[in-house]
Amino acid sequence: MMAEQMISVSGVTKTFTNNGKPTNVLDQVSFDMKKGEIVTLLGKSGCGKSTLLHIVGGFLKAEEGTVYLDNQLVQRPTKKCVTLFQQHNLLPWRSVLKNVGLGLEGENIPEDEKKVRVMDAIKLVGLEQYLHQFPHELSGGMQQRVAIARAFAMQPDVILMDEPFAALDTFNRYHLQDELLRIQTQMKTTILIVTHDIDEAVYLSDRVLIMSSHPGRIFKELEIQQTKPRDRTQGDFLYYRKKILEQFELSGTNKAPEYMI
Ligand SMILES: Nc1ncnc2c1ncn2[C@@H]1O[C@H](COP(=O)(O)OP(=O)(O)OP(=O)(O)O)[C@@H](O)[C@H]1O
Repeated sequence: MMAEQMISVSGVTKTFTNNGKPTNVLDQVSFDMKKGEIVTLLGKSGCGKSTLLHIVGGFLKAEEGTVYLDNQLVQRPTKKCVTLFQQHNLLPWRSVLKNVGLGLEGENIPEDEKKVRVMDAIKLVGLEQYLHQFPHELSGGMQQRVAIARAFAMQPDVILMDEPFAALDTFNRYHLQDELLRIQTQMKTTILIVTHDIDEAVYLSDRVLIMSSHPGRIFKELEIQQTKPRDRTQGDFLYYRKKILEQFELSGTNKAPEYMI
């Protein structure tokens, strides 16, 4: 494995048994991620994206194959790799400040440094006016920002995101995507994102890994060579969108389109 690789997934296979019937959800999935790269796993509902993310995060074991994080075999979740779930899991009885500090509790870091890290992360997501508010007093977008701040405050090597902006309206989603790119540029975090939003994949990723279903496999890799930030209305952006839509036979020129991804 090359030294600059942050994640290396090799030959991952996973089977679930439902009502005694085994289903091969992931079949021989392999990919690598370089340090500081943003990669998305894009695929239809049920193709195994979340399962793959949980295996990469060490929450779930594969029957076959390996995952290496910074040259170490992943066997359980570690603080080097933080997972941001769609349901952001904020603690309702804790303020913004205390929620963002959650991941640093029990860490062997001086209290002063913890405070600086937490405040820096809160400033990065623009919530410094809301330090003492509680989750129920915030909008969905603001709650998701708290979760993002909590992840970055831990300064992990890798952040795994499972459909991080799916529950937000378009305006909030676009806004948070920009914030994520801005923070990632600053922190150089390696980020793996699961999504079924083609626009999101093209906007955020250095590479898009397109998955097929039953069993889940990566059948196409697309490098997005445009510089960031990207213009969603510009020709190159639409070119990549079209390329992806064609992979799913959704470009409108196919005889048998599938409407759900
Ligand atoms: N714990 C489990 N036990 C049994 N089957 C499971 C389990 N987790 C997932 N599956 C099945 O594995 C398949 C892949 O699920 P997964 O959640 O990984 O898909 P996904 O691509 O993330 O879908 P979505 O975009 O809808 O979240 C599905 O058919 C699902 O029913």
